[in-house]
Amino acid sequence: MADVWQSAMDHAVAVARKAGEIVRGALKDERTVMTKSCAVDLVTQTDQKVEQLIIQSAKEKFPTHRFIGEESVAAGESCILSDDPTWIIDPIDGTTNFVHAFPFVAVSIGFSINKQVEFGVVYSCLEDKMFTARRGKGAFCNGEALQVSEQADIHQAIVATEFGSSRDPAAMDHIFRSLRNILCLPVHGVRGAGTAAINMCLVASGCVEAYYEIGIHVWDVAAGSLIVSEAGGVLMDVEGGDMDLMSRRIVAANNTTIAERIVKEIVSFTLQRDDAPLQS
Ligand SMILES: O=P(O)(O)O[C@H]1[C@H](O)[C@@H](O)[C@H](O)[C@H](O)[C@@H]1O
Ligand SMILES: [Mg+2]
Ligand SMILES: [Mg+2]
Repeated sequence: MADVWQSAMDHAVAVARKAGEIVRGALKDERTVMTKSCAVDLVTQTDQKVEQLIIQSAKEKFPTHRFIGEESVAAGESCILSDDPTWIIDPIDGTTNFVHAFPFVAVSIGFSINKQVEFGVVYSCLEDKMFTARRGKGAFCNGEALQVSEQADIHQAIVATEFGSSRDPAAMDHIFRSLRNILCLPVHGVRGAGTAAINMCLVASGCVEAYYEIGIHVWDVAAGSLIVSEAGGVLMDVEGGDMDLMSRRIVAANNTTIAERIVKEIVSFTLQRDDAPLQS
């Protein structure tokens, strides 16, 4: 039977590469920075331009598909994951990095069917690394197969996380308590690239054992989640159990032992889901 989703994946890879060129080009110019939910939730015209490019080009080829894009949602579009083929787009994952020319910036495109990610594309534009995964067919970086780390001892692990773009004092308190718990296990180190998508590709590549965060959105992790699982890793909710793409919480790890050990140390909290009804 013909592989019906391969042409969508090929298109995602091609448009992510084109988007990456735009991002690299924009780094040479002055960047106009705007804010969204708060003073440290940044957006630029390049985020918006890249999202438009990805959505317009995919709509032309696949007019029946649906789209969830970070900047479209910020502009008021709904964020409902249905069973229909859906492109889940973060045009620039790591906008704060992009604004400061901190060299980890990704274009992230996930594609779901029946609410399951079918393929994921993360293009780390400044490193020129194209991470791809297709359900059941493995994960790759620039065509080379990826494999998570074999480490099962948390004390020998590097764990990635981020502080997010909210500065709500109660949430910060939970975040710092989790961070302290994990650092003092002790682990070898805690790192953060400044982008959920690249952190997940680091798990898939075997460079870090795990990544966790509360506060991410579906567009940050849709593509990366498949890249991690196809590289042999596991996904979990921060309280254990199945990861829910719309819940704004994730643990991605090389194996269940490491994931469950991290879960024990996370001081969890709940945020409004991505698919919560829009407030009027
Ligand atoms: O807004 P962009 O697309 O740059 O993405 C987010 C990152 O991916 C998070 O891990 C990170 O913690 C931040 O919340 C950041 O906003
Ligand atoms: Mg993002
Ligand atoms: Mg973004």
